[in-house]
Amino acid sequence: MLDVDAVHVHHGAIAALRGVSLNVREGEVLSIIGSNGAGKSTLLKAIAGLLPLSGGSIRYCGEALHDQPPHLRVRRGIALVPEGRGLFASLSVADNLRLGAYSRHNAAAVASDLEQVLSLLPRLRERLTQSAGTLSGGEQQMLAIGRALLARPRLLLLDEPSMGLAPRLVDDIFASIAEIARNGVSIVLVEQNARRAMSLSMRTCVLASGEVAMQGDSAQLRDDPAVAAAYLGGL
Ligand SMILES: Nc1ncnc2c1ncn2[C@@H]1O[C@H](COP(=O)(O)OP(=O)(O)OP(=O)(O)O)[C@@H](O)[C@H]1O
Repeated sequence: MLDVDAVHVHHGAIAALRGVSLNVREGEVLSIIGSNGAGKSTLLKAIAGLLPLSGGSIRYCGEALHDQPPHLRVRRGIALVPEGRGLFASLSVADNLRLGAYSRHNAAAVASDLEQVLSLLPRLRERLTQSAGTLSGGEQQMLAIGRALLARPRLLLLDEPSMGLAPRLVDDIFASIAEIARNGVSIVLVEQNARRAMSLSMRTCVLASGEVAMQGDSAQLRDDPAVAAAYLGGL
């Protein structure tokens, strides 16, 4: 579904991605793990079209993406839930959700998807009129995911969804992600919580200093002593 081929991305003079190649298959969850500054967020932003490539290519469903602006990528089914969530704090939960569907014109389909999102993330239903800025961290993360789902993605890019959340909320978020994956949405999951991410995903890609250090079956990588020592706090 997604082919990232020898991608380079620079932030000014800093080479944040240096020849990264990976792919995401239809319906799978791919975890991206790696230390701070490895290039994980940069990779998601490049896929979403928020950062230009300085080399390589990204293909989605067989077509090159690199000339397409972010809003066209959203229309084609790619949705990003950014680190820090990017919510509109003074707008209500309902309005933030509606913004996720801004490019869609079939009101009945949007209403039915909204109902589905509220069933998946029931805490949001109780808080529809509350302003997003007054939600707890976990609820804000759920809102950010719900808003992305209203774009009806086929490929969901999640940047550190468990960041800053209490353990119980981390459980809730991971359960919601697993449910989204069961509904057939492909997911690229960037996570510091590598162990949890790897137990949810079939495959994992390890980034280090802007390059793919390892990639493969999540269960096998989890048992690899080098991965365990570097990213999982030992076995
Ligand atoms: N806007 C920017 N301007 C300059 N350098 C940047 C910018 N954004 C990222 N970088 C640099 O690019 C590299 C990759 O950053 P990136 O945020 O992609 O890493 P990451 O793996 O997501 O890290 P973290 O886990 O800390 O979020 C880092 O060296 C970072 O300092």
